[in-house]
Amino acid sequence: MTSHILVIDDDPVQRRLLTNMIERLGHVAHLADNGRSGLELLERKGGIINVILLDLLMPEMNGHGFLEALAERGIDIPVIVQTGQGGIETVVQAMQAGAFDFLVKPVSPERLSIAIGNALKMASRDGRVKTARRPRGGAVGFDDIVSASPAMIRVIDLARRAAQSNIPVVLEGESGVGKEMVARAIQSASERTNKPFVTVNCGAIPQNLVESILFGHEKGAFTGATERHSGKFVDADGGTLFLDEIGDLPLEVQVKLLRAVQQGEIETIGARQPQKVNVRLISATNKDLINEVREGRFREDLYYRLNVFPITIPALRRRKEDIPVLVRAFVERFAAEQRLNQPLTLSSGAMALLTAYDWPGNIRQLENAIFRAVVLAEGNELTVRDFPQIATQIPGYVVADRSGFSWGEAGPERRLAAADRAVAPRVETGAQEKTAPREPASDTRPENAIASLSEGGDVRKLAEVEEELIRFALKFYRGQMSQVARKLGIGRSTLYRKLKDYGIDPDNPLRDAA
Ligand SMILES: Nc1ncnc2c1ncn2[C@@H]1O[C@H](COP(=O)(O)OP(=O)(O)OP(=O)(O)O)[C@@H](O)[C@H]1O
Repeated sequence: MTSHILVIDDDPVQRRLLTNMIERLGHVAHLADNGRSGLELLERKGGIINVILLDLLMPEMNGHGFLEALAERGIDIPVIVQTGQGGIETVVQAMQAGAFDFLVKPVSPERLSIAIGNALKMASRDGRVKTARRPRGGAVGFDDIVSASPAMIRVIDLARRAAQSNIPVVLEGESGVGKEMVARAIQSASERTNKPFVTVNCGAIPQNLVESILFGHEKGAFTGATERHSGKFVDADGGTLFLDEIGDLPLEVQVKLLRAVQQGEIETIGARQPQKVNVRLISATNKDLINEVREGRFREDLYYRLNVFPITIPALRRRKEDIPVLVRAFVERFAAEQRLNQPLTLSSGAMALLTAYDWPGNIRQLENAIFRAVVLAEGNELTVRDFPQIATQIPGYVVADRSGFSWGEAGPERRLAAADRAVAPRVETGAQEKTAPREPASDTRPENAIASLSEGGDVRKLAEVEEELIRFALKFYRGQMSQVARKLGIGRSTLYRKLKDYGIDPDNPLRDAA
């Protein structure tokens, strides 16, 4: 089927090369020389474009600016970014900003064909592309919050207690940790369960509109106020108002919010009388609010009013025990949503990879990574190969896609590995680091196995294998000594002794201690 691909690149030679490849694949290329003209073209022809191929370094509006503009406009066309060699950091940022895939220049026709094919496959499934987020609006209860870590169980326990009363709650945590989910669960478990749950993202509304959006305005209250508007407080009357990114609220609006919290009444812009409202407030922030108070950006009196019951939701990297249960829950959910004919499982190597990764975008990023993998899955088992963007970011993993390109911590490299022997998480010792990366011992070796035979074919020395395992565990658990000792089944003092014996630097397990 012919698809329409928008190429955004400032280099005319690159545009011509890509156009040739795209046309040879049977698609139609549309061209723009920077982000801004790309956006204009989308405004004119947006409906027909299926995939966007985006260069990151361009004058006027660069690739990142373009991705932001797409997100602001809610445009959901899959974007494949291109970058020069060594630009892996920039690619990582682009992936976090919502890009679907990436290509390293010079782009080969095979890689381009695979990336476009995957993007089209994603776009055609349910018409949903980049986001795996559940449509908002459905009831979310505590039972929907997947968790196994003691930290998260404490969060749920606190939140359940908060649900017993109308006490104002502040949920603190990085973006994507599940603050809104917990807020919704509190509402569902409270006596307001059948009442409205209204969300306002204070950081996403233009400053001059925040007051009117929260408290409403009368017709004619200011230029442009051609209709009466009720405001979110009134919309949430009887229910819960979820104020996301509360730290971004302008100081003038904070005064009005304080009054609403203290007196239970709001001042609609242009109204003569204040109006009584009955709203339960749950606020969320990814900033350190007390620091905002110290810096004079957040009112202290409001802080104490809102922060009666603070709950901190830790970042996913601080509660790794949650990763396997979340992964299984998402695989199951998306496999069911995609109506796959057979059950989908996950290899132990893939689980190790997903657990080792730090997930800067937290559960939202994990959810999206699994969604992407499930949609693109070809067999009935997800392996490390289904998470190339994650593997590139973990030292020690080398992933080859089906066209034979490999990705490792040093960036892309052409490898001779057969396509189906694509994944080789490398367990490196200090000595191996100085030599070329090792290939897996055999095609059948499990993805995260440690070799039992030496290159000469003899059984390896126990001490060597032990050293390798300790180095791997230190890297895997990011140097958390007590966890490493526990998982290896030895005491901390034994672990320290072994580190000394093997000359391992715990902060940098792949290097020898100085
Ligand atoms: N424990 C969990 N179990 C299952 N899904 C979860 C969990 N935590 C978060 N999610 C899912 O992760 C996504 C992000 O969660 P949510 O929107 O609640 O995060 P947030 O902290 O409010 O993010 P932001 O600050 O960016 O608004 C949602 O799709 C949510 O359903």
